[in-house]
Amino acid sequence: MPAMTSPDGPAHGRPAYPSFESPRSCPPALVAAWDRAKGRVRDEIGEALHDSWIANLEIEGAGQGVAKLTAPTGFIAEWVDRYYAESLLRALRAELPNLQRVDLRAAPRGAAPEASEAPAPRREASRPAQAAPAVRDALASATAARREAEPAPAPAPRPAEARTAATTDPGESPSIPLDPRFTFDRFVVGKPNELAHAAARRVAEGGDVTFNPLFLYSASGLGKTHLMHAMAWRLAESRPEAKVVLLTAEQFMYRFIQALRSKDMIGFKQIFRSVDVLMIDDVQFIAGKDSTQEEFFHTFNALVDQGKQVVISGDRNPVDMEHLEERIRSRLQWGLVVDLHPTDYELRLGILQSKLDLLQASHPEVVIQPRVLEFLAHRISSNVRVLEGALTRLTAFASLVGRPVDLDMAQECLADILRAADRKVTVEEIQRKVAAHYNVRLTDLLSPRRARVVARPRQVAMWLAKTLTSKSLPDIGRRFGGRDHTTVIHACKTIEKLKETDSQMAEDLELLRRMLEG
Ligand SMILES: Nc1ncnc2c1ncn2[C@@H]1O[C@H](COP(=O)(O)OP(=O)(O)OP(=O)(O)O)[C@@H](O)[C@H]1O
Repeated sequence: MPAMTSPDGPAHGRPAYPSFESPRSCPPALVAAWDRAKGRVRDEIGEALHDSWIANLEIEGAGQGVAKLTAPTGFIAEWVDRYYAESLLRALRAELPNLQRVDLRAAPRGAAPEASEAPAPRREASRPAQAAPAVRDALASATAARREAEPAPAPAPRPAEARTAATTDPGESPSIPLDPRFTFDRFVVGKPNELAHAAARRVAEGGDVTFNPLFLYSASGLGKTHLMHAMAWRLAESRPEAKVVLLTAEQFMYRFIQALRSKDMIGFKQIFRSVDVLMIDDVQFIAGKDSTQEEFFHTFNALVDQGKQVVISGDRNPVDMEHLEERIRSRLQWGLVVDLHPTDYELRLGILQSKLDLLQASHPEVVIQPRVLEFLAHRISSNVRVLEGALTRLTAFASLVGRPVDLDMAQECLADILRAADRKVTVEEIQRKVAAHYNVRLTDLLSPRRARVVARPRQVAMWLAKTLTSKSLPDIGRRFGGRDHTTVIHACKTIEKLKETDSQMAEDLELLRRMLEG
């Protein structure tokens, strides 16, 4: 098991970062450094593995050459220690140059962040964390078996590696690499997504342009990007001569800015206006970005006028994209607008089964009892990405322990994911917590009062509602004493700015977020 220790031996002098005791007082600068370190680990190991193992680790403090991290469960602490210790140390040392060691422990079970934190027994990096009983037993026998049979199991596919494998046009094209996992074959169809799937297939099979543009929308993690990639893969077969460009709206914007900087707008227009199929993912990103919107509008019109296919995805119906220019909004509705509905139980179970079958093709040792899949399909209903993350973790666990994963093990192993899935933050809860935190009355928070002592907490609460719930801006406005959505936008912008410039505000927001998310 890798010990999280610097190869350079102990450093001398004071650490170049603040030390502190509890997560509550974790300075925003350290939290930001930790976020950047996690970003580095994500680049190294890929998004899926990062989301399964690293994303939920929290930094508690740093000082004396040691960074203290907590994992939501003992199993995660054990796994991270075994497989990602060196990556973590490397990534953190880029932020904290004097760092010698990472100290990882399991967070105390069931401890809410706002409760006073009695420090849990700290583990040495080289000793296993305290796992819950079913997991601990399984790990104990696995550890014994592993002594005889290193190397360790291969946990899950690494999308970051896979992604480099294929691209529609690696030359001049601005297209992003296509993800080999995102094909029609691997897209499970059920009632909630059958229309979107059928429309995507129709466009990708070639032939006459029927829906132009095709606009796909849904909440996060329901398969829009998967469908866009699947279309690009299929178009490469059905119309190999066609120039297909798929990129995110953010990448479109960066290309546009680059072209402006290098004074090469002609080159930019030539590239984007000569494509046969243009696919833009996450179009909501350019809403409110005036010149990018403008350029997007012209590109869009030029292509549609030439009879070229345009496919766009977004997080909501174009009608509801408040910051998108009116003329763009209405043009986006000219073709077919189709949404992917939230998944139902059958679809979730189908997706889990299909992903597990795929994994078992390369890892036949992975056995997960069918009841476990049913349990997951029941409990995790919001986002397929979260469901996949749970399965990735379970398959890693199954391949480590070498025996079928049953319900007990699954529940312990996924305790944090299940807790988060159960937890739905409400606007009312946010209002109550914010009022208590700033010591103002709830009725004042919802009243027309504009005095700063009330107005600022109100803005904080609006920002939290926008960040932590899926409520629309008008809905949030209504819940704050019938305010207009422009007031909510103004509040969010103000708090975003303060978050960058006012460390007390950044700390308040972080604390409130932790309290609310549990
Ligand atoms: N019907 C499905 N069949 C198989 N996999 C699916 C399905 N729906 C979603 N997924 C998987 O869920 C994960 C998230 O999907 P995807 O990235 O396409 O979501 P999205 O709607 O684009 O999310 P976001 O809005 O956050 O970008 C992907 O790994 C994808 O393969």
